[in-house]
This record gives sequence, C-alpha cells and structure tokens, in this order.
Amino acid sequence: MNKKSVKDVDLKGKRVFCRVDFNVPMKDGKITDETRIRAALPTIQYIMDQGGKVILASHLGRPKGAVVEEMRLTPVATRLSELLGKEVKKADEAYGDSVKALVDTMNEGDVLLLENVRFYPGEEKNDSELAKSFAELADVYVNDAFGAAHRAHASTEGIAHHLPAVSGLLMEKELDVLGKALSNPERPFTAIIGGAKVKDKIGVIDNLLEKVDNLIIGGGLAYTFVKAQGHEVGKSLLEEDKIELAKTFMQKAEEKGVKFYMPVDAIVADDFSETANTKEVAIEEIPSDWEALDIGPKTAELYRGVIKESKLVIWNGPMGVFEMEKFAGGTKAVAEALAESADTYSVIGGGDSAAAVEKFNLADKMSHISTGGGASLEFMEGKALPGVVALNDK
Ligand SMILES: Nc1ncnc2c1ncn2[C@@H]1O[C@H](COP(=O)(O)OP(=O)(O)O)[C@@H](O)[C@H]1O
Ligand SMILES: O=C(OP(=O)(O)O)[C@H](O)COP(=O)(O)O
Repeated sequence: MNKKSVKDVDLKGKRVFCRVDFNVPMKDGKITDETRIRAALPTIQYIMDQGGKVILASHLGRPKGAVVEEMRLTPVATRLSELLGKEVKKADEAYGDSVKALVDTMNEGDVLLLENVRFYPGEEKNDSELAKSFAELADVYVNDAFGAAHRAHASTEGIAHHLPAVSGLLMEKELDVLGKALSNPERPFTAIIGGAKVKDKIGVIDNLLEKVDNLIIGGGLAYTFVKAQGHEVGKSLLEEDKIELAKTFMQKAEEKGVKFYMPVDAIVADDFSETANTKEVAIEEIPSDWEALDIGPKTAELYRGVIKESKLVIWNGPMGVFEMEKFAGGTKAVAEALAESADTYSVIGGGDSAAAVEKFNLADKMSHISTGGGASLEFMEGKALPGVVALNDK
C-alpha cells in the first residue's frame, strides 16, 4: 500500500485518535458478535506498546445525528477492557471540553473510548468544524476502521486533513488481502450478495457485473429483483423505486454473459418473528400477506452447485434472517458450501455475514473474513475508499 501506516510514525507520548469500526451487532444491550472488536486489538495494542495514548472513536448503528440511548458505546468499552486486560475509560461525548479534560489525565498506554460519533449531525455530513474538534483532541490520526472506509465522514475522512494521518494494521491487512485476491481473480469468479441494505448494495451490482462470471442474489435484496421479474412478493422487503434498476441489471448480465442467479423458492412467514407460521413456496407463489425471510431449499441447492464450481467467491450479506433459527437454513447452506470447497478462495464481507459464519462455527474454514461489508464491496468494484485516500502517502 502506498499509504503511511501506524508503524511509520513515532507514537511515544502522543495522543492518538484511532478511528475503529466497533459497529457490532447488539441485542438487548449485549454484543452478539465481537469480531470487529477483536480485529482492532492488534492496532490498539501496538499503539499502547509504543507509549501512545489511545483515543478510540467509532460509530454504532445509524442514530442519524441524535443521541439514541441503545446506541451508546458503553458495552463495547466494558468488553474491550476485558479483552485488553486493562481499564478502558468511556467518555459520554466525542469531543469538547469534557473529553479534553479526560484526555489530559491520560498516561502513556492508556485507552479512552469516545461516545458514538454518529450522535452528532456533523459526522455523516463530514462537517469541517466537527473534524477540527476531533483533531484538537490528538497529535496523530490512525484510521483502522476498514468497515467504514467507504464513508467520507468527519471521523473517517475530514479529520485526516488536520493531523498526520496513517492507516492502522487492520486497514492495511484488509487492503492487502482483498487487493491480492482481485488483482488477477481466479475464475470462475462469483459474487453472492444478500442482506437488507438494499439501497446501499444495489448500486454495487452494476459494477460487479463488469468483473464476475456469476452473480448470486439472496436475502432481503432479492425481492426487488423478484418483483422486477414480474412476480408478487407479498410483504417481503421491497425497494419500489429500484425495481426498474433491477431490470436493467438483469439485462446487463445477459449482455455481458454473466450468469445471474435468483431465488427459485423461499421460506415465507406470516410474521417477522421466531414463532411465525412458515411454509416453503415457489418464488412466483409468495402469498400477498406473507413475507419471504429465507431462500428455500431448492435455491440453496442451486447456489451450492455454483459455489462448488467457483475458484473465487466474495460473499456479502446473509441469505435470510439467520438470527432466527427458522430462517437460518439458506445462509447456513451457503456457508457450508464455501466451507466444503477447499479449492475456492472465499472472502466474507459484512458485519452480519461474518456473524453468521461465526455462529455456524465455520469461520476458520473461510479464506478471509473481512470486517467490512459495503467497504469490501466498494473496494472490489475498484472504487477509491475516501477513508484511505485521505491518509498520508508514503
Ligand atoms: N429476506 C429478508 N428479509 C428481511 N431481512 C433480511 C432478509 N434476509 C436477510 N435479512 C437481514 O439482513 C441483515 C443483514 O443485512 P446487511 O447489513 O445488508 O448485511 P451485512 O452486515 O452482512 O453487510 C440481517 O440482520 C438479516 O436478518
Ligand atoms: O457495518 C458496516 O457496514 P456493513 O454492514 O456494510 O458491513 C459499517 O460499520 C458501516 O456502517 P454504515 O453502513 O452504517 O455506514
């Protein structure tokens, strides 16, 4: 990588503003998957060992510029303290006098976690005043938040213009591994796109069609495509204003000779809950007052076959609502197919996809589990990541 890393700067006694991606899944105030916290440990530990004062910043969820109590980072500070074996102080704000006062008390090797940076409207707007306020807390900026590197926000991009700015070790590793896989991809090259962030991911498909041999669609994303095929989707997740776009993608795939795989059946439910009534239906038979919450077994079998014949697979977004046992089958089938395909280089991206693989105890069978979903997709599309571009060149 042509960007400076945390290893290229002197950290002794320095206040280090380290942007991490602690956007971990939570349920009832408990962290349900800590992959992203563990992934940031090498950089945090490195800064501590060098005698730096570690000021950690992250977002959690999408609070849209206001304080949302359930999105405070307090549980993360508690878990991080356990993992580091050292007390991590937690600030109730992310900048300002109260935070400065806390920073002033820090000794070399101490760790402070700031409050959720997305509690401030300026964060996502990349407001320069907010970026300056973050910068005032520190002497050096380290960006280790690969998962948020595709966002040009005040703590991921703006701040880098006000301080010496370098990458963290996780950032460096992600870019290195993903870059190598993509520079000359082994073929057949398959992308599997699922999950629920339809708006974010649908655009990615356009660019992926230029690169892959097979494109597999699943998860909540699929039903906009099913609708575009002319079928009814009942109460399934649907992005009405993307239906036309979905049609153009299917056409483009045909023109480019990319094989486009869509669900042929689904598990539908009469409620979004663990206790819902469920049934398997053909994709053109989703009842009007039911919602599709997983791909069906025929689809899982179809996708398994494609995966097994692929040499490189990038997977982003679960095939169904895997958090509920009744709708975990499709995601599990895809994870198992990847785990069984020893010749396939598998790159898993996205917080929830990583959590799913972890849940099925298949994480060690994957070639690379990326901490970034959207970020890894944008990187693989060949887009520049603003959080990386803003760092100092070597
Ligand atoms: N058919 C579906 N309907 C509604 N939600 C779905 C469906 N399939 C998957 N999901 C949800 O998508 C979420 C993950 O989406 P997303 O954030 O896009 O993935 P990732 O974090 O892996 O990038 C999961 O919480 C899962 O429950
Ligand atoms: O979870 C994240 O992205 P992902 O779901 O694409 O992996 C990152 O923390 C970025 O979060 P955002 O998509 O709310 O900007």
